Amino acid sequence: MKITVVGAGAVGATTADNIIRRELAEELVLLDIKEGVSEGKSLDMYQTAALLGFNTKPVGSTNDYEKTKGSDVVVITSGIPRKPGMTREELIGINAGIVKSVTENILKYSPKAIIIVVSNPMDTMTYLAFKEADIPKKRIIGMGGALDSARFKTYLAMAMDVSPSDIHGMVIGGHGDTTMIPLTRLATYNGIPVSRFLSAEKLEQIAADTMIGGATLTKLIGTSAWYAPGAAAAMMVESIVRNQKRIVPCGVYLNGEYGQKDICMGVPVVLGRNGWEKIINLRLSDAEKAAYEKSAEAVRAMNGALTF
Ligand SMILES: NC(=O)c1ccc[n+]([C@@H]2O[C@H](COP(=O)([O-])OP(=O)(O)OC[C@H]3O[C@@H](n4cnc5c(N)ncnc54)[C@H](O)[C@@H]3O)[C@@H](O)[C@H]2O)c1
Ligand SMILES: O=C(O)C[C@H](O)C(=O)O
Repeated sequence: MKITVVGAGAVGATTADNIIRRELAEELVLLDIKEGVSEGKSLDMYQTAALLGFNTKPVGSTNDYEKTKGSDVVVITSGIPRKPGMTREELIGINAGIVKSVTENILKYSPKAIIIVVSNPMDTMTYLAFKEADIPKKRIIGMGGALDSARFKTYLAMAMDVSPSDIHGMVIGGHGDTTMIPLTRLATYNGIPVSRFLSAEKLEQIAADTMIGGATLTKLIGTSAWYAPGAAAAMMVESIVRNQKRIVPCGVYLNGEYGQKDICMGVPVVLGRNGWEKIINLRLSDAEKAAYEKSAEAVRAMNGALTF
């Protein structure tokens, strides 16, 4: 198994670190355009192998795609992050060009790769990669819902003073401050509805906090987050390479599912060795359906800004 992470910045390096520590491949290639950075970070990470005891080898590459040849899974994190006060959508001007060229270069050397798109605005970047790649839709997957769901579960766990790993819940829809849909109605504490433990007002607050989870961290840090994003991307890679068939909300190309066509947006999918293998069709309430429709309108408007 060979995995490539494009972009050796905060999210890319954290994703790579999570992947090698969990030995998800024999080789992990980290590629960036900045001279020497991916080589330096790879060497630094490899020096943790003697301390932590893993055998995956990280290899750095300054924009040399030959080194990525034959990758099974590629995670695209290249692109600029937002600064406090910005929306993810404002990144489209620069990131669209980056994601387009990276997708082309990756597929030249790894035509069979499963591609996970992280760069923002993620739903639109996933759609762009899908249109550019011209590969089966099951091999293009946007990372957003995995992270948003982790934030949702964490906020619920904090409010209930319980372990986040005992909380189950999903966030679907777009990966934007106003387009996310935390599915509070379906969230549970080990199978028990969270509404048994928290008031309706508290649950509404948690859903609102989840939606602006990325903006909150950007304000605190001065740039966007990377620990949970890197862990979320690595969790998706793990479900794919180990064929775990985990259900994860991911940005995928919809062709009628959830009432949407020709758009990439967050829905729960089964992640396995072939990419996203199946969309799970949730029975949404009328309010949730309306929220999904509204979210799709916003994502579609953003896609309209793309020039192919
Ligand atoms: N989908 C999500 O949930 C999620 C979560 C966090 C961050 N992000 C997004 O991920 C992206 C990266 O965030 P970050 O914090 O790692 O930023 P960063 O600035 O730390 O790293 C980005 C890296 O991309 C590299 N890069 C730029 N153009 C490139 C190219 N053509 N080829 C290869 N590498 C290139 C840069 O040199 C830099 O090292 C941003 O767009 C951010 O908004 C998405
Ligand atoms: O908030 C951002 O801009 C980065 C990312 O999408 C996140 O949710 O952390």
